[in-house]
Amino acid sequence: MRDNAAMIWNFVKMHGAGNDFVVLDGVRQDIQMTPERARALADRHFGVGADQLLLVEAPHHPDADFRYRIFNADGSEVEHCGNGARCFVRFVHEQGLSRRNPLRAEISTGLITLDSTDPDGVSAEMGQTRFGPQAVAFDSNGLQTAQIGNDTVYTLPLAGHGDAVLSLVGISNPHAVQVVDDVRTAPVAATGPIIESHPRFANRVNAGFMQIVDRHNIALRVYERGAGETLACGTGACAAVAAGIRRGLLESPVRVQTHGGVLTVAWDGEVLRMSGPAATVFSGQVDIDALTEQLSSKVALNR
Ligand SMILES: N[C@H](CCC[C@H](N)C(=O)O)C(=O)O
Repeated sequence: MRDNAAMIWNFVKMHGAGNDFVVLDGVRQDIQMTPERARALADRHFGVGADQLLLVEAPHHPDADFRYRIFNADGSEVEHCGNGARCFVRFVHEQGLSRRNPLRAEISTGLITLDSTDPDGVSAEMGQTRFGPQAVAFDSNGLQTAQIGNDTVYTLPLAGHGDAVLSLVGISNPHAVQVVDDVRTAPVAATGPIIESHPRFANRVNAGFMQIVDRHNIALRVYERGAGETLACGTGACAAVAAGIRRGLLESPVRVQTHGGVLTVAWDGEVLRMSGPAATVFSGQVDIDALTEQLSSKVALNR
């Protein structure tokens, strides 16, 4: 039985190039997020609907302005979200949580710097960029590898769907990026889920499908860990550009065309910067326990 005091959460619905979020102020509200509550908020029929939930909290790190937590639609808490970071800084300013710009946000692996004065919308220094199996908790044992430019790629058999030749990139969160001839015909729906949940990825992975248009332009689709294919993936754009530069196929800066809009990524081998849009759609309130209870009545009859 629920006690009488309903737990009402204020939220703002936002998106960055169509990658959409429910953003919650955990500074002025007592937000105790759980996987069940995240799934309920993200549900596009029983809840508000989103690819990810973003939670703004007071920082632990002395040099950070805020702590930035990210939950996928499946309820999993993850390390980073690039499109979300741009919405985060827009949210903090619009909600009057701080007027500071640039802002320093604490994520699970350290600090990122966000600047909302960028002419493209919002720019973010994306933190660490690492490469190879260790960067994405991948078991490469026994797999065929090859060297393309400065990148080592791994050939992953996909059980009846051919092989995927993968660059492995960590942008705090894990990415497996492959080059395809045409993103419009890339087997995202068929092979994205196989790669995302492949047992060789101990923590699952975001699966990127990148088409090289020219040395400064790509088109990109990403089947995201814990969310499925999204209209854009910020960390996925960063991972694809870094992989393309290491493979000798791209030069910084790179314009990344996604379903939902254009992101710009610059990488000098050290600092990775991304810029792009961040939009506020609407705000609202939810009775979070009622929402979570309703979702428990959802039954998947097609599996
Ligand atoms: N699905 C990602 C988190 C969201 C990343 C994406 N929405 C972005 O803009 O970077 C993961 O599980 O690592």
